[in-house]
Amino acid sequence: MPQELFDQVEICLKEQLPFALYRKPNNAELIGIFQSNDEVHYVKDFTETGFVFAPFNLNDNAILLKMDVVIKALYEQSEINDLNQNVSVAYNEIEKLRYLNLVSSAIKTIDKGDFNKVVLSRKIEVEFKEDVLEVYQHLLNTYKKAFCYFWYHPKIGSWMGATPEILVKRKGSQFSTMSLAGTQNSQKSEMPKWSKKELDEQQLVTDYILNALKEKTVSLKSSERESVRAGQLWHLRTEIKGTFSPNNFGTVLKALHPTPAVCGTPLASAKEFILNNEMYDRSFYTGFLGELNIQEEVSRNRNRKNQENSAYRSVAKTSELFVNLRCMQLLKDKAAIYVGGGITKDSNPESEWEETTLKSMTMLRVLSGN
Ligand SMILES: C=C(O[C@H]1C=CC=C(C(=O)O)[C@@H]1O)C(=O)O
Repeated sequence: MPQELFDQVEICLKEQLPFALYRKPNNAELIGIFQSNDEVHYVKDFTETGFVFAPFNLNDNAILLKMDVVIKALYEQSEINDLNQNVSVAYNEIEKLRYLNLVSSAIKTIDKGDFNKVVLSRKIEVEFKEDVLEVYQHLLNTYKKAFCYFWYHPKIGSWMGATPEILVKRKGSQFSTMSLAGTQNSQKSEMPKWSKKELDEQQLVTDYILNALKEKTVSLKSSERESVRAGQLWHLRTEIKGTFSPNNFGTVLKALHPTPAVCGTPLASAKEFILNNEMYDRSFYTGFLGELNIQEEVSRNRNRKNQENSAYRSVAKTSELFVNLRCMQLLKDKAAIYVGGGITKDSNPESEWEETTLKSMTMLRVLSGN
């Protein structure tokens, strides 16, 4: 256990000072960034440096934690927790009916032609009395391939999650993003067989991203679609890479968020449906978080002409931002788990309910210590 880092977190919780503790996907390093006072800083145009925590609705402000102290430590995975352990919450008939009606009403609106896809979600509250750092360690031990974070600000709240989705990574003027959609339980088969509904749903996301970035970038290309695992779930993913003109990162970011993996297409009508019909505040769920514009030394291309005498290293701004999925908000004696799924004309309300139940297990499993 990285004692110094965890001690610092304990102090901040006691003294009510903001921090973000995180581990990047497939990485052994745990990073803690600590702000020395409890001021709330807001992002203005994404040229700032720090750790950003942005809500789904960017009309509400994105929070920026200042990196006053940064502590990095190796996190030795003491145990690897079992992903196939089944966990569940008490069956709630009223909540189920409400969600089935919401999905049916979205399908009707799609049939009317208002939009092609909308991502609907719900919040599940469960009792929570455990030690937060213990829960965070369960998370680290269970989801090696995810971005595992614990974020705290005394004036905003406390969040934890293990997200599989990169919103955008940038190094200088190069960036990469992904189109992620379609969900299957990994227990069912080794490699998933995708239905037309799932393939179409993911293609909508890819097409949307390529289209949204076309005018805002200098170059753009997408990879072959592949099946990827996130905990006990499978998703479909396409990687998209490109370059943007200098100082245009904020434009790229705003063109990407919210992607149809968390909102829908066309964006405006899907967002309006969500805000008018979900009947709860998503807050930071389906927003994004991570390192914003960190100065990093990068190696330059040795093959370029006329570089014999110049140093092969230069400094570039890097950002690594993740979509806030498979997450929960930690309240006084309960945890609120946020889950959702993409609805298209071919969706079945009952299956959509099951998909959100399945997704809730990502956080339930760490709360129960399994
Ligand atoms: C909105 C969520 O997942 C998104 C990301 C991957 C797959 C999704 C799906 O299959 O619908 C969702 O678009 C969530 O996990 O709460």
